[in-house]
Amino acid sequence: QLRPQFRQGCRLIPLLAKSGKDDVTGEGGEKAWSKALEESVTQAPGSGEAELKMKGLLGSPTSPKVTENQNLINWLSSNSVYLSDSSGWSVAPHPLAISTSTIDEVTNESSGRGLLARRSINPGDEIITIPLNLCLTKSNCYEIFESVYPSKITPSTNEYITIALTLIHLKYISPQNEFSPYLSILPSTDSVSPTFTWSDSDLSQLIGSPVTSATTSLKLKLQKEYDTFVLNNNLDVEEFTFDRWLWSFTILFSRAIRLRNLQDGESIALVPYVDLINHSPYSSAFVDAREKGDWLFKTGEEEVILYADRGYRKMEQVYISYGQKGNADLMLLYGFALERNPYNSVDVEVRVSGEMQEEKEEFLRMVGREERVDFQVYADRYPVEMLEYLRLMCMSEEDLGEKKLEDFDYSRTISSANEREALTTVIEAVRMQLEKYPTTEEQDVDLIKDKNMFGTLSKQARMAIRHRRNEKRLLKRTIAALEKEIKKRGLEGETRRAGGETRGVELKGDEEKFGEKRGRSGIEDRLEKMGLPVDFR
Ligand SMILES: C[S@@+](CC[C@H](N)C(=O)[O-])C[C@H]1O[C@@H](n2cnc3c(N)ncnc32)[C@H](O)[C@@H]1O
Repeated sequence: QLRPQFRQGCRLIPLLAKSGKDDVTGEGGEKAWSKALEESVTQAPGSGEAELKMKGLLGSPTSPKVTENQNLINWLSSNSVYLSDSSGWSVAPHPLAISTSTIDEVTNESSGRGLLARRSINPGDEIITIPLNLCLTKSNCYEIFESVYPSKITPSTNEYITIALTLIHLKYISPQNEFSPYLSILPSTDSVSPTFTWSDSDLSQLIGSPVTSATTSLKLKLQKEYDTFVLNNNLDVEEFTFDRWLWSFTILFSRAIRLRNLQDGESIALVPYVDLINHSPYSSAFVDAREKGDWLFKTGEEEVILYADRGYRKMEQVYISYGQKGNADLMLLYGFALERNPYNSVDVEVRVSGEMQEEKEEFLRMVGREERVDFQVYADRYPVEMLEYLRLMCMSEEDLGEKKLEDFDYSRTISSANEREALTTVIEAVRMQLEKYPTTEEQDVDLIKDKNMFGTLSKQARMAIRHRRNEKRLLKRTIAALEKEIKKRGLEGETRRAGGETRGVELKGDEEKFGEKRGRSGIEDRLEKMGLPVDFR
């Protein structure tokens, strides 16, 4: 009776069978997982925790990581977080366990600690609640920092800077503090390894990829903020070193959560335990903040809650989504990339020169657009804004007739010839992007296939090679999809122009056009929203 249910709930076994990765060993490795999962259908269920321990999923009891996990659990429990495996007075047993080591099932790279279901979880369950006073937010960090270093920052200092400085103080300068069980489980810069902490030689493996310019700009930005808040502020540089500064931003970028429903407005926060949850782009589990207590009796204190997005079977890893992020963003801020990422995109620079250049530039200025634009290109779509921009840039005198540029609606096909030119321009822009890489996709594939050699490379080099290979693959797919679209819509060799007709034309298959989705704002916009405006150019 159990078997069909098991097959349905477990996504790991079929994936393993497909990728043939049955030789993967190690704590939390795929072999351990599949073995444990196989066993879970034949054995009578025991106490969740003991069973996970027995199967080695929680790490060896003597490992320092297990001790750190236990210290964290003890600290949270002594601060009234219910983490017990058994039911309490009107409280359900806590459904999670910390795995000391999780592994990406496709690349076999470590994904650090993670959270596992130690019993089945139902969709919508409140998985865990953490009191806000155990989290590091701008407001409690400001209080801590101000009490030790008066007047070095103000209440209006950026929230990232406030928490970053306080993290350095708590971790390195005054480590005997109430947050120490939490600070001990925070990973090192090296084990997270976001690209802004890479050496120039590691970064050189990413030449051609838009990640390099994003990384360089973020590095410069962090250096500038360090100069302002540490050097010019006369903080002790022996204590507030640049390496520690990079570590604290590594921690913040990779695990701070934005809490939107706080009484004092929204804030980023480091939320102990909840921040042990790894990313899956397919998860819709979510974190929220609310006032503690029931509808009748509110305590005035706040807490952070993690809700389950779906049912989880015992021993499955529980995920959350860090947002609709492509691999470039994940590498820059979180130090990992996913082989299967529906949000993966490559920034492609589009610039057109030709007929009526000045009028077009003037028109772009009028509508608040720039002359040179980076667009995010996905494997199966590109932003409609890109097509609108290119329709304008490919306007000819013959399209215009007696009309002016502003008389046309660029969200519609202007003319067959204009559309052909616009799509061909995207193909050219994508080809130009492909030429920026010093190696070909085939050369990268050969490096990855040579497993012995590939395994000897640094984690950064392996990530870089996989990433540039994936970007090239995505760009090539875009070219193939656009060429298909030109054919399907009958645009090949088209020379018909609008001749002043502003209503646009409807082409074959226009209703199911490639590129329907709107593009999202780029990483620049996102960093700007975080109060860290960066100009990647
Ligand atoms: C919020 S923390 C999650 C807990 C973390 N694994 C740990 O050991 O503390 C985010 C970090 O976990 C790792 N991570 C999360 N999801 C991942 C994934 N799907 N693949 C690889 N690494 C992942 C990355 O190092 C990322 O910077």
